[in-house]
Amino acid sequence: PIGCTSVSPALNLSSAGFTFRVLVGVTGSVAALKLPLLVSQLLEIPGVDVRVVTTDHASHFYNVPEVPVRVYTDRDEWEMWKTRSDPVLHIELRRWADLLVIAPLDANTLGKIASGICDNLLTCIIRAWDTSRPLLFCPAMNTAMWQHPITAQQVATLQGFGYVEIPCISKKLVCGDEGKGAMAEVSTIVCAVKQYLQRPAEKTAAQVD
Ligand SMILES: CC(C)(CO)[C@@H](O)C(=O)NCCC(=O)N/C=C\S
Repeated sequence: PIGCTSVSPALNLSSAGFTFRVLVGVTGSVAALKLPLLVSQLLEIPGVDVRVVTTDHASHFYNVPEVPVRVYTDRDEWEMWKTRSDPVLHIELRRWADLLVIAPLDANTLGKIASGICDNLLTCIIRAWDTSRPLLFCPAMNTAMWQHPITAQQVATLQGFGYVEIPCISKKLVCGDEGKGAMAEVSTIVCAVKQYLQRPAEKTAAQVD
């Protein structure tokens, strides 16, 4: 995303009386350790409200108490839905969010999204996503995984849906490999989100708080 400077004038939504609802999806790359930092920096944007949806695998990489907003899990879906009249969490969250940023997007969930697999809360939200709303994804995986030919195919598939890639970068990875696969810097991700801040589309009321 070009034009991302720390001084880029993000529309001050709070003065306009709007809140811009950012849903952060987090999956099982070790880069999920950056979740508290990413959420904290997003909360610094005036008028932005943040919620997190985590996969079970992602939860190995960060401590929920360090995340200053609600973190929804697969368990929440089944706690909330007991009988046919209960709200459906993945549908409530797709209604709630003005923008979804998946950071990090691991190889597994990349493959699920490209294939339409929806076997957890996050992939069900994505499977039901209103493609008129921005969906940004930040791939993060071992270099060998990144270099496998299926990765480029699946990234292209997501771009074909209109989703926006925030490309991975080269780093010395935690496993010792050196090369592409590291998640984009948090500042880059926050800058990219700022590009999409605008008056939220008229929405039906969501039932999540
Ligand atoms: C974790 C962090 C942010 C530290 O700088 C960086 O290494 C990264 O984004 N790694 C994600 C790639 C990955 O999932 N590697 C898994 C096996 S090597």
